[in-house]
Amino acid sequence: MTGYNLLEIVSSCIDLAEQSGKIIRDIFNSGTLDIKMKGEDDPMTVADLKSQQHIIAGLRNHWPDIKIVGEEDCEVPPTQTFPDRTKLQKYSDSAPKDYLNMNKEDVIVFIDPLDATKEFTLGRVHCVMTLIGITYKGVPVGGVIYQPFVDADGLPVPKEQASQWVGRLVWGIVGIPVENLKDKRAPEDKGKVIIVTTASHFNQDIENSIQKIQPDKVLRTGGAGYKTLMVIENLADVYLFSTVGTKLWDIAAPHAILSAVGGTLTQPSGKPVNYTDNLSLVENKNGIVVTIGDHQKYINLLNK
Ligand SMILES: Nc1ncnc2c1ncn2[C@@H]1O[C@H](COP(=O)(O)O)[C@@H](O)[C@H]1OP(=O)(O)O
Ligand SMILES: [Mg+2]
Ligand SMILES: [Mg+2]
Ligand SMILES: [Mg+2]
Repeated sequence: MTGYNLLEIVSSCIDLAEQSGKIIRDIFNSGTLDIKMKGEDDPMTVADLKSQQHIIAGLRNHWPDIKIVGEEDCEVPPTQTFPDRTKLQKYSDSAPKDYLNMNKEDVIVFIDPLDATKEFTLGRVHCVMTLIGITYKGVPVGGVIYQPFVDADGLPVPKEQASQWVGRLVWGIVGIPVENLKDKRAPEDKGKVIIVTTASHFNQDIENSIQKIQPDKVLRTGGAGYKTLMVIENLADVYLFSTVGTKLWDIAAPHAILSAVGGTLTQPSGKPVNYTDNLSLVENKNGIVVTIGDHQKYINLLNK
C-alpha cells in the first residue's frame, strides 16, 4: 500500500496527545507559563508551543511529508519519539476500507496543541484539551482529544487535588463506534434546550443568535473541544459561536468524533466547513453551530 493508513495515524496521535497532556500538566504545575499575546484575547504559553512541537516531531518521525496545519508558528526540533502505530490494528477489518490506504495529497492533520489557552492562563483548566484532527478530502474522519486536568470520567478536579488529574482520552474514527462516552444530561434538564457558548469571547452577534433559538438555558465555558464534547455527551443541545474567532484546528478533531456519533457541525448558514491547508482560509469567519440532533431545526431558527 502506498497511501496513509488512518488507523496508524490515529494510533500515533493517541500516544502524542497523552504525552502532550503530561507536558501541559508539568508546565502548569511549574507555575511558569510564559504568556505571550498573539492578539486581543489570544494568548499563547510555553505549554502551547512545547505541546505542538512534540506532536509534530512525533508525526514527522513516521510520516515526513504528511500535511500538517498547527495553530502555533514554531520551529520543530527533531525528537526520538516514535509513537505506537499499532494500537488500533484490531479495527482493520471493521474500519472503512478507504481509510486504510488514503491518497496522501488528500490528508491533512490539524493540531490545536492546547485549546482554551485563555482559561488555562486563568487557572480554569478543566476545559483545556489537546486536539488532533485528521481530514480526508476536506472532511474530518479521525480525531483525538485529550483532557489533562480531569479525572477518568472527564470531571473537573481542583488544583488542590492535582494527583487526581489522571486525564481522559477520547478518539473517534467515522464508521467505528466511539468508546468512553456517556449521556451526562441531568434528569432535571431532560426536555430543555440548552446552548453552550464562549466564556471569554462573547459578543453581541452571539447574543443575537442565542435570542433566535430562545433556549431554556445558556451555559458559558472555554474551549471549542470542551464545548463540542459537552454536545456529544448531551450536556448541551447546541454549541453556538456565530462569529469570527475559531479556526480549523479548533474544530477538526471534535468534529470527527461528533460525526462518528451522528452529530453535525456547520456554519450558521448550514453550509459545511471546508477543511483546507490554505492558511488564508483557516478562520471559521462566519462561526460554527454544533448539534447532536435536530441540526436543521436550529439552522432554520438562526436564519429566520
Ligand atoms: N477571538 C479569538 N482569537 C483567538 N482564538 C479564539 C478566538 N475566539 C475563539 N478562539 C479559539 O477558539 C477556542 C474556543 O473559543 P472560546 O474558548 O472563546 O469558546 C478558544 O479556546 C481559542 O482556541 P485556543 O485557546 O486554542 O487559541
Ligand atoms: Mg490559541
Ligand atoms: Mg483552540
Ligand atoms: Mg490552541
